[in-house]
Amino acid sequence: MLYVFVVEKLQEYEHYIFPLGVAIVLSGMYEDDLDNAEDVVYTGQGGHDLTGNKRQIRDQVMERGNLALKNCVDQGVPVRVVRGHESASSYSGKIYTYDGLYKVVKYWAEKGISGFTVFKYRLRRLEGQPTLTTSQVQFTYGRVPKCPSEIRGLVCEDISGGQEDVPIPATNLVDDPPVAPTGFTYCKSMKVAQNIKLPTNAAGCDCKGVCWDPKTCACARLNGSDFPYVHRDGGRLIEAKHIVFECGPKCRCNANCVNRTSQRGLKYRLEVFRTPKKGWAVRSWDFIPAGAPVCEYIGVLLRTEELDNVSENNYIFDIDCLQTMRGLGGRERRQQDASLPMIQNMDKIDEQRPESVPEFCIDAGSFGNVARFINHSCEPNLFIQCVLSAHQDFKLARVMLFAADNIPPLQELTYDYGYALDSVYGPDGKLKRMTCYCGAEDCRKRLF
Ligand SMILES: C[S@@+](CC[C@H](N)C(=O)[O-])C[C@H]1O[C@@H](n2cnc3c(N)ncnc32)[C@H](O)[C@@H]1O
Repeated sequence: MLYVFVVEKLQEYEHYIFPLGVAIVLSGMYEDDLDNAEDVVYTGQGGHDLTGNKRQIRDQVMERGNLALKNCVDQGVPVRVVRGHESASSYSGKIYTYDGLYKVVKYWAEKGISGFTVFKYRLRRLEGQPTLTTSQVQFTYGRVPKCPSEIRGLVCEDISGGQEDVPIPATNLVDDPPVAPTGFTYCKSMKVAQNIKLPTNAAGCDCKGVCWDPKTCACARLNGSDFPYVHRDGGRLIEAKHIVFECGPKCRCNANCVNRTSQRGLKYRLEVFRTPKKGWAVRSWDFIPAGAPVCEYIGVLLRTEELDNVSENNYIFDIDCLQTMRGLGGRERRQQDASLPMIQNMDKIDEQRPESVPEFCIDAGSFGNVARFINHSCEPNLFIQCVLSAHQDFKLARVMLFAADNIPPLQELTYDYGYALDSVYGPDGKLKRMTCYCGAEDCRKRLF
């Protein structure tokens, strides 16, 4: 449905060509509509069967609402987008969300699914607006798919090919034709470069069953005589630390010990989905509570000096626990978050900080897990935590991603990549810049 602006006489509008579109309501009325939240292909009005079965029965004409949206394209006027969602609990059978201003980028005519001419309008959501609530509304009203055949835009049922306990579907409602993520091999555990010898495993603790007494557990003592996790929800990190020491292969406790929380693999239903501007991204169909482990950053463990084509590889993660602890914008903001209290001992960490670049990194370019698809945000909902669970060499720590806040279903999962601006150079020695499309209110506008 399209609302058309008809106030033609007001002086402030005298330079505009009328009619002009003001707002559209997306309610799934047209069989040719494509709604991917931030990016919409809207079908013009007219020519459809008024019985409500969404079928086109004649050609559309460039008049009224269609003309109004064309005038929006020609004159750069954005429109408001309201979405209707089916809801059995609402007396009207629908609820509506106001989803903000969208630019009407272009329009064209084409033969629709039923063979009649329809006008199409590509709308893109303007940046700098609050995060969309639409996907959460869909979840609340039971729109999270229950099986693969219900997933819109499914391009791969499980990118892990059965390796993870929980399948990871990939969806693509952006590309035409839709493509699946390619160019890498999924692996759920780290591959270690041949010239790296992992340190021997630490002696561990002597606790029987599960560790419970932080005064006697040798691993808890490494964490300042406390366990870093609470039992709730299968283990949640109490606070961000410079390193978390977990129980490992030589400890006598069993697999249910809370101090092995990050070692249990994926437990949330994650989806890799295509975005209009950031490539692939990751979201969860389940609610994730603050402090819960989401996934580990997996790839090939390499010496940093041996990396080829660093500036062309978007999937390198430097293992730099000290940097990870400091100065991430998102992390500083989270210090006010009661669920993740203040980071301690920052001075000690600064004293230890080596000046050189990190010795080791994880390259998820060719081999990697779901973490390689997680994008950067200047206002992230995940944070990086270095974890040691076998040996105790922090230069080779595991890189874990934990929830920084309670994360509602279908919200994109992001962390702060932590680049300093003007710190990345190309092979030609020239400074490289990358625009940030995270859409956060305080976005730094560049990744680096
Ligand atoms: C580790 S990959 C993340 C997954 C990636 N989007 C993909 O399609 O595979 C990092 C790359 O994603 C893109 N990216 C991540 N966050 C972004 C952001 N906030 N804005 C723009 N591009 C982003 C950049 O190309 C970056 O180099």
